[in-house]
Amino acid sequence: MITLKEVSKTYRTKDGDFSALVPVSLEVGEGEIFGIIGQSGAGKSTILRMMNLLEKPSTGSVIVNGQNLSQCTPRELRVARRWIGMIFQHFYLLQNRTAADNIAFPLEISGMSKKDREKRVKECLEIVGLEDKASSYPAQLSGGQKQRVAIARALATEPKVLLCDEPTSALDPQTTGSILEFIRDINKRFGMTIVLVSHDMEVVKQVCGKIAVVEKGSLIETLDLGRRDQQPKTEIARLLLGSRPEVLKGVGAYV
Ligand SMILES: Nc1ncnc2c1ncn2[C@@H]1O[C@H](COP(=O)(O)OP(=O)(O)OP(=O)(O)O)[C@@H](O)[C@H]1O
Repeated sequence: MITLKEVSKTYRTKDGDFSALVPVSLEVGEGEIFGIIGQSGAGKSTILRMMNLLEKPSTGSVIVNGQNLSQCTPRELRVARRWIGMIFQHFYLLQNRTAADNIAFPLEISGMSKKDREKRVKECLEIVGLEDKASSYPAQLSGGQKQRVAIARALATEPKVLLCDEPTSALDPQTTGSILEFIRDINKRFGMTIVLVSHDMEVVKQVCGKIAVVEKGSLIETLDLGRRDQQPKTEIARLLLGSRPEVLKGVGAYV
């Protein structure tokens, strides 16, 4: 579903060029929940943001659902992004719009009629269990509710892929659990491909079937957490593989 071929990123800064990512290649299969884990500054968000070209790669190509995004015109890219939803650590809701109007926003941009928008907003509010908060403004919602609105907004255009950048880092442990539950549920119900960036092993352990470990701008390894016959290179991967059976017992998150 998502292929990164030798993508790299060099940022231009006032102190000169900074290589945030050396060439990285990876493959995320359809219906997977794929985790990108590593320490702060490793380059996780840079990889994720290249998957919808929010960050333009310095080299290499990004192919999503068979389309080479790196070669798209701005108009083609706008269309392609409709089926790539994204959520963030700090939600990025529009403060002067209600929950319902936040969810309607991408549909307005895509030119959907008011009647169809209202129908889709209702469906999305139902998916995240917030029908009773349709008229609330972000300031009237808890952190978990704000993230649920952000998830509903990301789902509004019926994307095939959901990119999640540290989606639970601003939330307490209990709310984190419920948001991860939503992410698993969306993956199962809609077969949606999900890529989740986190520095938190607990988060990755709970939902991801495959992971990529990133360190200092390099992709060190990719692992299938369901397979026993792998030789992890990093401490993170060793810990994740070692703790997998009891933690994921009964969860069945990986489809
Ligand atoms: N716009 C930018 N200009 C210059 N350097 C940047 C820019 N964006 C990111 N970087 C640098 O690139 C490196 C990778 O950043 P990135 O945000 O991808 O890391 P990360 O692993 O997601 O970290 P964190 O978990 O702290 O968000 C960091 O050293 C960061 O300072």
